[in-house]
Amino acid sequence: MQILVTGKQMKQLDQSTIKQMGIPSLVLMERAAMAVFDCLKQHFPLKKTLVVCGSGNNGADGVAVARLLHLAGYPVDLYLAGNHTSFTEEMHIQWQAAKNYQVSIVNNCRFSEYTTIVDALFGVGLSRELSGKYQALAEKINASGIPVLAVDIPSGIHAGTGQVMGTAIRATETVTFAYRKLGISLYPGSVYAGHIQVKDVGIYGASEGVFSLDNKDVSWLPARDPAGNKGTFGKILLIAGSRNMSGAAYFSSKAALLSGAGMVRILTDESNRIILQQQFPEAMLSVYEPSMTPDELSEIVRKAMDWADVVAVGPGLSTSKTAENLLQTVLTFRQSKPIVIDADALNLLAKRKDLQAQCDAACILTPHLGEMSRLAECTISDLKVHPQKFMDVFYNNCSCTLIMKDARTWIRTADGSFFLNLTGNDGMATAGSGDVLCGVVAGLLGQGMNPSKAAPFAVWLHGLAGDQAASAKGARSMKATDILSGLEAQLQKMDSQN
Ligand SMILES: NC(=O)C1=CN([C@@H]2O[C@H](COP(=O)(O)OP(=O)(O)OC[C@H]3O[C@@H](n4cnc5c(N)ncnc54)[C@H](O)[C@@H]3O)[C@@H](O)[C@H]2O)[C@@H](O)CC1
Ligand SMILES: Nc1ncnc2c1ncn2[C@@H]1O[C@H](COP(=O)(O)OP(=O)(O)O)[C@@H](O)[C@H]1O
Ligand SMILES: [K+]
Repeated sequence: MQILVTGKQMKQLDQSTIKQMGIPSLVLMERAAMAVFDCLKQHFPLKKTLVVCGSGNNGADGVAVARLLHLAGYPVDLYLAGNHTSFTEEMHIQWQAAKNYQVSIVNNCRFSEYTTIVDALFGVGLSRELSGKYQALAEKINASGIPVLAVDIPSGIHAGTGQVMGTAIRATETVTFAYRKLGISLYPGSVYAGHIQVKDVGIYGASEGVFSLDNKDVSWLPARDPAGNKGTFGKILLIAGSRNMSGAAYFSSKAALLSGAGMVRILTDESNRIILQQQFPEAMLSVYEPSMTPDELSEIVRKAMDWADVVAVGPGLSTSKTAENLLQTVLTFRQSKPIVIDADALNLLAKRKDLQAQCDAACILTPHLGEMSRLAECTISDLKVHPQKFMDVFYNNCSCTLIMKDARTWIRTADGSFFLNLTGNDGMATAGSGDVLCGVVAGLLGQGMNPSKAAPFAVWLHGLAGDQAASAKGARSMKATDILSGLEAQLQKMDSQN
């Protein structure tokens, strides 16, 4: 697991390393510059490099990089875009050292001369939009087509939100220090950052921030009991599908089984019976007729719930009165069983504050931004700009585990921790992809994972499955079926690693 930090959090970590731990700022900076220098040597054409610097410590990193290049015999020009009057203490020292070593300093840059540009204009200290000469410079760099290495973060990207502050430099590669910044993890910042390397410069101890799973977290996958039987790996009830909507029931239930659940039962509209039995013979079926009375419907749901260890409700369910009765029965008779609430069940929940109040930490809600905006009664742009704030506010009404799906999916666990998922790709914006996620969450819960782990792990795994599908079929053409295949392949790989 890695921690993603905002600019403010990173500055506090810098300061505590310098002041409380007693590591001089210039030591950290030299390590930062050496990490950039290593990356330049490995990945960039160094026939002639231009290092563009601001007046702050990001600029000071850049000046140190120019010195290292120069001393190693690589042709380099240093261009100061900031003002001497606003130099930080470290920048004064770096600037003087560069002059002492006679690093070439230019007052104009003729971009055609350079094979690589180092962007050290602004780092986590960016406090306002780029304007004037900074904006013009960023635009020229972007127009030049020359490969760019960004120091810590591409200049112009907000380190906390990933938003472009007026204009931003587009990097080929970003070498970021100590912790990955949230701003280069979110869109559009992550696109501006290009390929990202996180380098240890001697700053440790982050405890606050947003968590993100990485390859080491494969160990979260519950071990299989060699003596287990289909009952021990979880009985999952999917209440899904409606007339003319059998696909969502298929994708979610298939994903639950592929994720390792022992048994899957689909509770759906009678009209889906034949197609689902043919498509997915491993699943058991319970059906209802739309003409049934609420009591008859409730009886069928309660019987199926008695059987299940985990219930998932919503994919393709519609928002009919029947669907509302199904959801109400689930939440009323859940007996503290874990419940995944997805898709149409979320739209129904948005209208029913009384049902929201019945949710607790064992309920996992999986809204995309449209569904979340209805649940939290805010706009999609509110959610994009202040995701954590609105997820926190929603928790006051509905104390659930929350998966807010987007190109970068946020997860808020019931203890208030946040996760941001970094796997997945735009090919996953395809019908049925969310249904697959719903099934993965349910399948993992059925194998005994608690919701605080199942939610972030399922999202991470689902993204990896999507990445596998994109490499097999291409992001443009991949479909939910390919994500199911990717899921099988990823789980096989994980089991072989564990
Ligand atoms: N010792 C340290 O504190 C370390 C700092 N490091 C580097 O230092 C960076 C942070 O340095 P700073 O805090 O000095 O901040 P920055 O160098 O990121 O930028 C701050 C400076 O830019 C000005 N500024 C901000 N937005 C502007 C805008 N839109 N237009 C014009 N001027 C603007 C500010 O007034 C300030 O002078 C990190 O990103 C990292 O690169 C690393 O070397 C690691 C160690
Ligand atoms: N650009 C993207 N990058 C990564 N993941 C994406 C992207 N677009 C969509 N996804 C993922 O695909 C899934 C889509 O879910 P959803 O919108 O519920 O689709 P559906 O209802 O069609 O199944 C979510 O898990 C979402 O995070
Ligand atoms: K930068």
